[in-house]
Amino acid sequence: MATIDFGGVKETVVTRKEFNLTKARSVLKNETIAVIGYGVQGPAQALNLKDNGFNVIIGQAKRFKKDWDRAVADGWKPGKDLFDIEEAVQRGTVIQMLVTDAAQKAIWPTVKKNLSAGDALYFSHGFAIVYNDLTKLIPPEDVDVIMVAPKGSGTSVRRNFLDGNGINSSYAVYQDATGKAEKRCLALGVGIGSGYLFPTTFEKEVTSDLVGERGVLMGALAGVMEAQYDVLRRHGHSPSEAFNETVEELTQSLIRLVDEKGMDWMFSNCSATAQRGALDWRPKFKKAVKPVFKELYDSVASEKEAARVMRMCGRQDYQDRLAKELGEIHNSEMWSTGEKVRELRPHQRAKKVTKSTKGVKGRSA
Ligand SMILES: NC(=O)c1ccc[n+]([C@@H]2O[C@H](COP(=O)([O-])OP(=O)(O)OC[C@H]3O[C@@H](n4cnc5c(N)ncnc54)[C@H](O)[C@@H]3O)[C@@H](O)[C@H]2O)c1
Ligand SMILES: CC(C)(O)[C@@H](O)C(=O)O
Ligand SMILES: [Mg+2]
Ligand SMILES: [Mg+2]
Repeated sequence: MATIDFGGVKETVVTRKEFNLTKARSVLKNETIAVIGYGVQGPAQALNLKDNGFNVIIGQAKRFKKDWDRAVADGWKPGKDLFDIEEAVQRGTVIQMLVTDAAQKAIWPTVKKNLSAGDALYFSHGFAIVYNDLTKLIPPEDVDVIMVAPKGSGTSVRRNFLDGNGINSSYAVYQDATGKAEKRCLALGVGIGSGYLFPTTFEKEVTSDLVGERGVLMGALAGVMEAQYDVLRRHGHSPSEAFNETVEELTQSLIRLVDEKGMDWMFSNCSATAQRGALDWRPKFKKAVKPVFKELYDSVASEKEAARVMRMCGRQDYQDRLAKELGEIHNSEMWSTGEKVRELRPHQRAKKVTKSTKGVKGRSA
């Protein structure tokens, strides 16, 4: 454990220095990790664990053909390391519950009857356990219940692993039946390629995660972009102009500067005119959206969001409804413009950086 000062608040986190891969391998050397579900997180965590030298098998319901076929295409062999859910749970000693949150309820009876004493039940979200009034997932007392929740899409969990980086994850122990739950949890966190791991509880994780994805990370991002694009278009600006001023400049330029050294660094690298205006408008936007974030937090804390997920995502026709909603976004003028704008990006080889082109204004790098 390392104690790190985060802006004046001290937190204890686990970095790869304190818990390295060799230690993780030794903790899990006699374990079989059954990854149940081959959707987004499933493939990423399973492949990272396998590449890191752990003993991994997949449990995937065959009737979800697309997911089963993807597992086969990724090299998992039916009958060898790819099974239906029941057999994978029987063979596994760590059971990674990576089906959709709404489906945890559907698979739980099968998982439960095939668990053995001393197994570890692993989640990447607090949802199934915290909302067990909805999911009916109540683990037996003789298994460990642990969580490693990557703070990013499974796609990035895999991509960042392959390019030598990681995705930070939170971790928590809900039930320690074996006395080894925390060690197993951290070993799995390191095994899936986490950057650093920060402690949380199942409850804190599910609340912050649901707020984050409905808020800045996805819902607010999409809504704010659409609002600005619409206003620009209504005032006669072309699609190119509206899209570039709303999305393309953010993804290709400014957010990269935020990523590199924070918000003030990005501001420092824009004109005095831009800085003045953005600093003046920042509090207005904050004031305008804060009530919406408060409403969102309350909706999560009161379980309304979880109940809606269970009600909607478990429906027979849900995939069709989802495809329709995403299709509307995809086919809108704004995002069709985005597609064309991306095609027009120059794809040239990286140029050698010389001193004069490297110089960015603002504070020294
Ligand atoms: N998507 C992400 O990148 C991400 C990030 C962090 C945490 N998580 C968490 O990881 C877990 C897995 O989420 P995901 O987004 O990877 O899921 P997903 O929607 O991509 O995948 C779902 C898997 O569930 C299976 N499935 C769906 N309904 C089923 C049913 N009724 N019976 C049996 N199998 C069924 C599918 O075949 C597929 O293998 C969730 O707890 C989620 O909150 C996801
Ligand atoms: C990738 C996210 C948004 O962080 C995750 O929470 C999810 O539910 O997919
Ligand atoms: Mg989430
Ligand atoms: Mg998340």
